[in-house]
Amino acid sequence: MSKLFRAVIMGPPGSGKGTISERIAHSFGLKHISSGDFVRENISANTEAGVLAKTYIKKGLLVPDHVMTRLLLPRLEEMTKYSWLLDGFPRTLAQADALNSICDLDVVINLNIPLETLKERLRHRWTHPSSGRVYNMYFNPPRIQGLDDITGEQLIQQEDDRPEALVARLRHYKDIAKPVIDLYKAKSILYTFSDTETDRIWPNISTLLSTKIPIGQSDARCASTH
Ligand SMILES: Nc1ccn([C@@H]2O[C@H](COP(=O)(O)OP(=O)(O)OP(=O)(O)O)[C@@H](O)[C@H]2O)c(=O)n1
Ligand SMILES: Nc1nc2c(ncn2[C@@H]2O[C@H](COP(=O)(O)OP(=O)(O)O)[C@@H](O)[C@H]2O)c(=O)[nH]1
Repeated sequence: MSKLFRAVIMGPPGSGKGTISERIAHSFGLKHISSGDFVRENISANTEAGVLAKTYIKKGLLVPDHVMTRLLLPRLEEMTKYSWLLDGFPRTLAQADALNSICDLDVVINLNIPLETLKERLRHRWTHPSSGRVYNMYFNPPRIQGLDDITGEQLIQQEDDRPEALVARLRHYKDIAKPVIDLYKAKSILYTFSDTETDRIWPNISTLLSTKIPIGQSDARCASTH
């Protein structure tokens, strides 16, 4: 069995985490765990943590650290046999510390995208609310305008994707992400990619992961119980 690989992808809203995660999952066979999707699944399933999370998301707030970690850590502990890529978690230093207590990360991908590019992308981002699938009217449009490719259901534009909301979201992201980025830099596992186009960033990420994802060694580094 090959050695297990643990990665995190970070970046502000609209930086391409979801888009790049899908490419990584597809090319390297990692399980993609999107914390946003996972939260939404818990909300739909009415789990205890999901019900709690919903009260914050409805107000446009971040879900508190203890709720996020209560949701995510058991999910990761179920995944000890798989290599995975975590998208949207950790967002805060407390979440990073909690993650650190159950596993060692191999790579943290940090997307650094100019503000103007983020604004432009999110202005054209359309989301399928129940699955979290995203489209962009130019970059990856749906097959039928306004409808999700898989279910045929209506796509929506999220309130907080509007340019007015984005500046505040971005400022908030920078404040809470800075100590997380510093932590991973200090551990020498942070790889930052800066560009305006996902298609230009992708070959560099792909090259990095080709050198980092080893084969031929068995090593489950995430604790299975805690
Ligand atoms: N570590 C996390 C991940 C998610 N959320 C909550 O779950 C929602 C959905 O998460 P996500 O899909 O990651 O949404 P966005 O904030 O829209 O992220 P992005 O624009 O970067 O895709 C967030 O708005 C936030 O309220 C959170 O509080 N903490
Ligand atoms: N124009 C353009 N849009 C992109 C590019 N990469 C991603 N997108 C779109 O930008 C939006 C944000 O990407 P997403 O993967 O959702 O970012 P996340 O918020 O970090 O998960 C989506 O609508 C994507 O389809 C790109 O290189 N160019």
